[in-house]
Amino acid sequence: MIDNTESVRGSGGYFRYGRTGIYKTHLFGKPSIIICIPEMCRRVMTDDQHFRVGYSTSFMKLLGSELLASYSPEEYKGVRRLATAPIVGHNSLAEYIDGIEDLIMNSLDEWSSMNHPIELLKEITFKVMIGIFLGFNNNSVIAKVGHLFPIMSNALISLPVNVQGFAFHKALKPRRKLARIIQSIVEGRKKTVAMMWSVIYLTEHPHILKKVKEEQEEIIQARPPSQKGLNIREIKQMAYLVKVIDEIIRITTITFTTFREAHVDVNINGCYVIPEGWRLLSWARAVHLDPEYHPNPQQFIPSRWEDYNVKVGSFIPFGYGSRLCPGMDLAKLGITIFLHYFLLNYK
Ligand code: HEM
Repeated sequence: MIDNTESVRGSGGYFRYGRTGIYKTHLFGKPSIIICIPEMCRRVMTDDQHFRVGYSTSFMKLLGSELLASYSPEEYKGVRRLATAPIVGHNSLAEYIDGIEDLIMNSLDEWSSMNHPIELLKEITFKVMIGIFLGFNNNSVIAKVGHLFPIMSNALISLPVNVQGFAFHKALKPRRKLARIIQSIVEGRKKTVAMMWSVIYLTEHPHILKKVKEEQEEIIQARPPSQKGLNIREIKQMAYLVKVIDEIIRITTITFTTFREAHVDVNINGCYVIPEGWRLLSWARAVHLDPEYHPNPQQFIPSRWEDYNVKVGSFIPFGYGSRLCPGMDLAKLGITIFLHYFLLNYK
């Protein structure tokens, strides 16, 4: 049945503007299916009995296959609960507001005093992750492992060649040092990208920027004079900013796809048989930019999120099912705090 699908090369023009369907391709050295149908994306991301995570070999080896693939779905639930406890739930996150706030305010302060272009934002995310997992103000840890981070990032997208001189080989040692937090740090970089896009989209849409600023100013004005800094109650009041962030995340879709692999032949909806060993890519970017699910998908319209009934599986920036991004709320919290201070105090 798979033979009836269209073959495509790469992920360029076809998917950029959204197109419902499924497509056969050959990506990352394996026969793969690109899925641009919400119901099917949802099925693939929730059916842990038939599909397992299917990242590239370098990715699996460097992140530790034990983290990703070798547990049964049931065992993995427990492991994941333990590993992600520090970043899941409002109570846990409320504890980090002060730490994240300090980091963001200090960084913004420092950057504003520089008179040359800077690589905005990159290091904030790294410091936030180190702060959460190893303690805030932990400058000695940052000094010890900071330089290892670019080595790991490059290696994740390299060929898995364990020979001197190759990116993969260089990353094997750092991997041991960073093992516990590496995936979160790598994932956390996406938050940085989202922050950068927020600044760009808001600058390009002054009427939306004005509305966000007004909301933030109202929150500050209602605050008792004795209160210093943001608290979780205020963050929950930022109804318009939440919509702006969702819209930025939809339109940019930083994680453009998720990776699964069929470990037996699987029949989907009685229509397609996915052969064992094939990769399945739930192509979030195509779904998010498909006019069938998001009218005028290329336009930045935060107000679409007012009473917006999105079809199941058609808004999947953080994945779906048992592998749903555990950093989702933390990422949104970081972007919120950053935008709050950036928009109120800087140009
Ligand atoms: C805008 C920012 C982010 C985006 C768009 C994003 C997106 C995603 C997506 C789509 C997945 C699912 C992958 C899959 O189903 O295979 C995922 C998994 C994951 N994310 Fe994020 N993420 C972000 C930020 C973060 C942050 C800040 C952290 C850490 C604190 C984090 C930690 C993780 C981890 C550990 C996983 C693996 C979960 C598992 O396999 O069970 N992410 N992320």
